[in-house]
Order: sequence, then C-alpha cells, then structure tokens
Amino acid sequence: MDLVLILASVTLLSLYFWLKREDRRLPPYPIMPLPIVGHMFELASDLRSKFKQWRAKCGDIFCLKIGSKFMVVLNGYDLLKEAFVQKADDFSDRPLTVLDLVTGLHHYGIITSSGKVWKEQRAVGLQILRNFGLGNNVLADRIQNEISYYIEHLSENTVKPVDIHLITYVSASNIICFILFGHRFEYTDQLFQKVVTNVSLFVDNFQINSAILFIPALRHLPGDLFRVKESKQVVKEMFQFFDSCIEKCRKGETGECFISEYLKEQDKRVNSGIETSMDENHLKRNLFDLFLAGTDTTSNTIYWFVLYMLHYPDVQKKIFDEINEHVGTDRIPNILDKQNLTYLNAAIMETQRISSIAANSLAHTCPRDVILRGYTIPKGTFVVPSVDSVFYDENIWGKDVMTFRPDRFIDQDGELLNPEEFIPFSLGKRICLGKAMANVELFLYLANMLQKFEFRPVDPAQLPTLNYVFGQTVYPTKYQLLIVSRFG
Ligand code: HEM
Repeated sequence: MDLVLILASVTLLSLYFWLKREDRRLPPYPIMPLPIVGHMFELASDLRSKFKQWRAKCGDIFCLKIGSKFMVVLNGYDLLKEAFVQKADDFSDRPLTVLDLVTGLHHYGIITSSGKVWKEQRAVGLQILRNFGLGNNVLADRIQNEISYYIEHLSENTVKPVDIHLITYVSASNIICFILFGHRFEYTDQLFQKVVTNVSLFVDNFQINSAILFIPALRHLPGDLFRVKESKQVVKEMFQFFDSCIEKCRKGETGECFISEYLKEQDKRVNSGIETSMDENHLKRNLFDLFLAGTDTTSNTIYWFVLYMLHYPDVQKKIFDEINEHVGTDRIPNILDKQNLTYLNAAIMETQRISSIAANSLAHTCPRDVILRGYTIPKGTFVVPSVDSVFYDENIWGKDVMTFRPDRFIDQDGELLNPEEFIPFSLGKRICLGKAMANVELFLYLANMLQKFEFRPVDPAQLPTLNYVFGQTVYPTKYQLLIVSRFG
C-alpha cells in the first residue's frame, strides 16, 4: 500500500513539475531548477563530471535554466554533427559571452560576432593569417624561430625542478604576437609578461564571470564576488597594450602585421564604397580574440603533453627513437618531417583527445526557434557542444578510453588515422580559425623539445597528478619536472 502511495505521489509531483515548465517542448532538465537562479549553483562545480552524469540520466540532449535563460547541452558525435554541420545555418550564431561583457564590445571581432558581420570578420582574419604564411612553410619558419628562443630558455633550466607553464604560455603567445604586432617580445619584457599573465587570469575567471551573463542583476552586488571587475581591469590593460600597438603601426614603426593589413583592407573597402563592418572596434576585438585563442590553447596542450611524458616514459622513448631514426640529432626537426613522425603525431592527437582542453567548446546559439530531435531550441538559447562526450565515448575509442594510448591513432599498416570523431577544434562553420596554425605549432614545439630533452619527474615515486582544473579551457594542475639535456 505504502509503495502505491509513494508511486502515486512521485507521478503527481512529476506531472506537476512537467506542467509547470515554461515550454514542454524543451529538452529535459536533469534536475529541477531552483526558483530565480535555476541551475546556476550546479554550474559552479566541475562541469565535466556533472555533464557526464546528466547525459547518463537524460540522454544526448538536456536543458538547464539559469536565471531566465536556457542552456541546451548537446552530446555525442552524431548529434554534434547534426546540429553544427547538417543544420549549420541554425546553430552557428553566438550568444552574448563573457568576452563581450568584459570588453564592452558586444558581438564584435571573430569569436562572438554572428551572421554577415562574422562572415566578413572571419574571412578577413583568415585571409590575413594566410598572407602571413598560414598553411605554408613561411609560418612554420617563423614558429621555428620562436622555438629556438624557447629551447634556449629550457636549456638554461636543466637539472633543477622547474615549472614550464609560464614560459610555454609566453612563447606560444609570442607566435601570435609576431603576426598581430609585427615583432616578438623578449621573455624578460615586463609589460609583455604582464599582458600574458592577464590572459591567464582572464581565462581563469571566465566561468565565474558567466554568472553575470545569465543573471545580470548580480552585477549590483557589492564587492567583486563574480570577479567581473577584476576581468574588466585585466582587459582594460590588454586594450591599452593593443592601442599602443595600433598607434605604433599607424606611425609606421612596425613591420607588416595583422594591424597594418587590416587597416589597409578597411581603407580599400571604405574607399571603393563597399559596404563593410570593418572598423577599429572590430580590429581591437580581433586582436583580443586572436591573442587569447592563440595563447592559451596551444600552450595548455604542450603542458598536458609533457605531463603525459612524465607518466609514460616508454611513449617518450618511442617518440625520441622515431625522431632519431627519421631526423637524427644533427639538425633540428622541421615541418617536412611531420609526415614521417607518425608516432609523435599520434601522441599529440592522443593528448588532445584525453585532455579535451576545450571540453565544452564555445557556446553557439540559434538565430530563430529550431527543432532538434523533436525538441524546440528557442532563439537565443546557449547551445553547448560537449566535446568531452565525444572524446570519452567508449563506442568510438574502445573500453580503454581513459588510458593514454597513442597507438589508437595508428592503423595496422603503421599509417596515421584521422577519425572524423577527432574534434579538438570543434566542427562545422565555426571550427577553430587557428586549427592549421595550432597543428604546426604543436608538432614543431614537441618535435624540437623531445629531440633535445628528456623530461623526467622530480620524484619518480610520486608522479605529478593528472588531475585537471576545469575552466573555459581544461588545464593540468601546475607541476614541476626535470629537464635533462640529451646532449650533455
Ligand atoms: C590546440 C590549440 C587550439 C584548440 C584546441 C582550439 C580550439 C578551438 C575551439 C574548440 C573553438 C570553438 C569552435 C566553435 O565555436 O565551435 C575555437 C575557435 C576559435 N579559435 Fe581555436 N583552438 C586552438 C588554437 C587556436 C589558435 C592558435 C588560434 C589563432 C590563430 C585560434 C583562433 C580561434 C578563433 C578566432 C576561433 C573562433 C572561430 C569563430 O568563431 O568563427 N585557435 N578554437
């Protein structure tokens, strides 16, 4: 009798909450939202495990409510492909993001613009990057040049325990700086170090800043609980730096760079009466977007890779043996070696898969109400692609999905595999603009690093943890290591 009563109560309660929902055609909630804040507190914790748990409960598509806004999370390769490739026109806009909030430039630049403006900004940005050698060996040579400074720095830091996080961040940033501003910066340059540290701080704050996007009233709370003031200050300093770079470029004090090419193209379009969105605010946001995207992601992947080398010395040895066989140690590896270093390529791919640094990619939105798998996704919803759900899918990668095993990317004939489910740069029209550049960077950095050095744990009996810190990008807990030169 008791059981019947419980079941009846549960059914009635479920019915009550179901009827109470604003729109019964929305995807399911994993748990009932609280009044006013909705699921906001749920999002303050580790989203990686939360999303996994909720997918198991609700299936490939579920909905969260934060304040008065909806967030729909999409899981599994098939659904991501359906939304972002097959229905790309319905899922390729951007909602207002933290980048808009803290820069005050809403929907400017490449990352957060939409529609016609985004098409133009992305096409111009890509064209300028191509002019600087993206997709050919010119850019590879520039990257190689920066790596020589990086290697020199590492050589000066052998024997004692070191953390390579900051120097890797600074070095990766220098590559995008060369393109954006026409020159690299010395590692000791205080202003540059400050700007780069600001990028890191901004990325750290990204998730907590998001609360203000969903519940704007929170910004009126005293203090800086959601660290928005801190992020705004950080971004203000970055924009002062960009202003000074634009000023120098206008005075002709820099070489050819993204700024000079953008200004030239803008003048060309304006002077020939072509309707254009190009202006100085878009330029500043492009600098911000590219600086941010080009710094954090690549350096973070290198940092993960080296951590895995400490955990898997056999993999490290196999990579060195491959380099030794195909390149030797008398010359530095170059981009032409990429095709011969299959195992290194596979280890890079496996690092990208298992670390899944862009776990939830960047949020997309729909320009109108859209039906997906029978559910309505209202216009303006935050649509989150769960890259994690693809990278940790046992049906794609096998039962050992949580094991670091580069060989999963090599076929029986020793050829490198490139499964379509390998999506570290996301997929569809918004796929990472810097994908080609990042691939060259990762290969050249790691080939050079592993040729010159062996990376060892400080204490072999106590390896640094593989635990992650979950933010806008997922990075490892900071760690120290020993860098041992292979050439004495
Ligand atoms: C390992 C390195 C990198 C990873 C894993 C990565 C990953 C991503 C991801 C997941 C997105 C979101 C795509 C989407 O919205 O669906 C993205 C967008 C973007 N990335 Fe990257 N990225 C990397 C390196 C770079 C570099 C080096 C640059 C700069 C040259 C760059 C520039 C951009 C830009 C501008 C966008 C926005 C594209 C748009 O909205 O149209 N990324 N990236």
